Amino acid sequence: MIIVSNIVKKYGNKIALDNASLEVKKGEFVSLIGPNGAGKTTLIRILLTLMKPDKGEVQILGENPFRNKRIFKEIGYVQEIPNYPPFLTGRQVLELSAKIRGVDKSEVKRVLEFVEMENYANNPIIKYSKGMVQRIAIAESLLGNPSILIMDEPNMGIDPIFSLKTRELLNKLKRKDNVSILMTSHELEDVKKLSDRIFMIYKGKIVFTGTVEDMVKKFLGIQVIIETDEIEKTEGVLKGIEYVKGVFDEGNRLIVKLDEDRREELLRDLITNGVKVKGFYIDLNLEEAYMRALGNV
Ligand SMILES: Nc1ncnc2c1ncn2[C@@H]1O[C@H](COP(=O)(O)OP(=O)(O)OP(=O)(O)O)[C@@H](O)[C@H]1O
Repeated sequence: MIIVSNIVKKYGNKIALDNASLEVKKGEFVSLIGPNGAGKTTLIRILLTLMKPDKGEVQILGENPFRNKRIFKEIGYVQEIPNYPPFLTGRQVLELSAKIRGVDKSEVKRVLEFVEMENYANNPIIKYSKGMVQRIAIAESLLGNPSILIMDEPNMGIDPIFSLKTRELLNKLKRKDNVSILMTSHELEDVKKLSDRIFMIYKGKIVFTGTVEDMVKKFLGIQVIIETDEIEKTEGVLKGIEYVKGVFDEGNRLIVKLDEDRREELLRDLITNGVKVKGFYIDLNLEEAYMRALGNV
């Protein structure tokens, strides 16, 4: 749905994108992560044809967006901090946007329902919290039912409760399997819960591509969390297993480091040795993996 191939973009002498490539497949939720100044916004601006790359190509729905502007009917965009006229109501913002896009007015009702803002639609934007403004921005991006959504930091600066609401909404969007989503975010909790795949960008280069699990495995190795009421006994058993590389006691659970993915064997070994395992799952600590990844590049 989106293919970015070997994009180079410089601002004067400063290289913002250095041979960056990325792909979002049909129905996929892809997150683009990276520290401030890594090149995320530049890449999004290029996708939206707001600036031209110095080198490389972009394809959206099989078309070059710089040549075929019609494909923009199929793209919804959520900008980082939407700046709506404060005295317009949420409904008016959407009605205006629908008119500009040539989308039927009935769409306004549909998208307001989708983001659960019908009850606030007649209040002016100035009365909204940041989270509510963001929901209007998501509603706006959904006008006309686009098959591609590009979202720049949709959850930035929102308090935890509204942030949860936005995440619920993003999850609802993810379940629409005909929609392909590209999201930039610093909110790794969202990235972890939502992404089918992650692209990590650093100094304009894509330095990692893969699932959340791939990223954690690559930069942290395999860590398994074991929950049991028999911590001491379990530690004793783990000491005798040669492929266990480390055990961290966290009080009511153990974190076990393996140097390769031998989770099934580990569970079997624990049970054979009489350990009553209450919980057994992979530790997907994306924050730590991300920090490690930054240290490695
Ligand atoms: N208009 C501009 N003129 C000059 N340099 C720019 C311009 N826009 C961005 N840059 C530089 O290009 C690099 C990439 O910036 P970009 O905004 O794409 O990063 P980002 O990953 O989106 O950062 P953030 O997470 O802070 O939004 C940075 O070094 C930035 O300083």
